[in-house]
Amino acid sequence: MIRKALTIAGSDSGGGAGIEADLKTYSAFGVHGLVAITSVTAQNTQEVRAIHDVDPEVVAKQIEAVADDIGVDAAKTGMLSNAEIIKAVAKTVKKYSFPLVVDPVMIAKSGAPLLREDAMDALIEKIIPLAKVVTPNKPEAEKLSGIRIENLEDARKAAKIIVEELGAESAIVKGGHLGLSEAVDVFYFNGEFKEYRAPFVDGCTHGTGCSFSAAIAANLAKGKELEEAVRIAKEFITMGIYYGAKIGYGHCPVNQNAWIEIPAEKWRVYESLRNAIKELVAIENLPQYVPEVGMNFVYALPRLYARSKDDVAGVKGRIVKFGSAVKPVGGVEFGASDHLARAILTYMNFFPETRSVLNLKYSEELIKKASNLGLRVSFYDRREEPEEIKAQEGGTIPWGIRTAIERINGKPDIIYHLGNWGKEAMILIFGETPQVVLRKLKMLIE
Ligand SMILES: Nc1ncnc2c1ncn2[C@@H]1O[C@H](COP(=O)(O)OP(=O)(O)OP(=O)(O)O)[C@@H](O)[C@H]1O
Ligand SMILES: Cc1ncc(CO)c(N)n1
Repeated sequence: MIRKALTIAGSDSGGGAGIEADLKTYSAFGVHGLVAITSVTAQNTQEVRAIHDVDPEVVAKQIEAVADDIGVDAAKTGMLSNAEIIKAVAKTVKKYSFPLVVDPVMIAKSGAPLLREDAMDALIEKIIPLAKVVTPNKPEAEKLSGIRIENLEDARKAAKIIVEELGAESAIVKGGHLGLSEAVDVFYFNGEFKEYRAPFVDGCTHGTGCSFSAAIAANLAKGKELEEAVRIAKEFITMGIYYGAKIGYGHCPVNQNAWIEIPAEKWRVYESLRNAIKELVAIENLPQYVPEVGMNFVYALPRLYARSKDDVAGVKGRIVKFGSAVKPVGGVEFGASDHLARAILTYMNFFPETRSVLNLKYSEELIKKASNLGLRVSFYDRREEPEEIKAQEGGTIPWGIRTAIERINGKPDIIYHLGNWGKEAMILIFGETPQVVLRKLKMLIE
């Protein structure tokens, strides 16, 4: 059985906020999304160029059409634009009993007004009292409560006013605009305060408010208690901001997909690498190519999600010679590799599609053969490493990979280095996937 959540909101042509953010959020939580569009905005990451409001009667009809047939387990409101739409929405929503999350949208991140000045009273009188939870940011909470908000104590006061004086069941005053070192949201419900905290992240913030309130609605639709729904929404929005893709010239949009895409991609990486390693250990003449320090074989998450070594899967304890065969010491784990993880992360800065690499013992013969086979080969020489990079912990590999790529001004299949005092010479084979790396390896050693 699938749960259904409705969004009553405006459209953002930039796909960052509004209805578009809400639907992506619903989808990320496995909820079927329904829409009642209130207004069409011509918008991008920088500005709102035009606003065209939908006839209030058509807004009401959209709500009725889906509620009467499909059913609504929870709903949210976003941009309501004008007083007539607000009245139509309030009147229609009252006919049903689903929980309502109210995101009192007033101004876009770019500064454009999304609610007419003369519609404020209607919002306060007609919509707020219907809310299971209201989710204002700082300026919105100031407008609703009539008090200035400078700190958490003020945020608590405002949340209390919204509940006790304006009649919402609960309120969460968001701390995205409070200028604190953490993103702290103050929640007032059942006469008690609660705080939801997350580190402030440098990422993409267009559509944060919309996605956050939609995440609460989605989780209410799934039958979660309100406090649990808010907790999950907070985790979801922090992740979405952090993993936002930098598109457009203004505020880039939240990435709602991160929530489902990261676990899905982790599984793909894990499966693919495990299968490749099974094939690798079955190669007969492999032991002679295993370096003294051991071999590893890694596969990174897609570029958007590959930020640190923990986003790169490899073999725990490496792959070692074992009698006349080779053997992975441990299983495939994210964060298991250090050197190769740094190599692939650097390589991906140049060629994001190349996500896998394996290391082999160096031999001049293999390098010659690689060139004869038409593989592109480059190298770095540790003796050329600048002093300031040597002094930097973990700087050698990124410098080396960068140097090797820049040397051929292209995409090497193989990068080798001749080693230095205490450093074993090594060959690295790169490829889009572990299967591509395996193919190149087999060409080379067969
Ligand atoms: N840079 C950030 N890092 C972490 N969390 C953030 C950041 N910015 C906002 N948040 C969180 O995101 C959620 C949405 O809050 P925010 O105050 O940004 O909403 P908003 O101003 O209504 O957004 P919108 O611009 O879409 O209307 C809150 O939980 C807030 O704490
Ligand atoms: C349509 C729409 N709704 C809400 C917001 C909130 O930022 C926006 N920018 N655009």
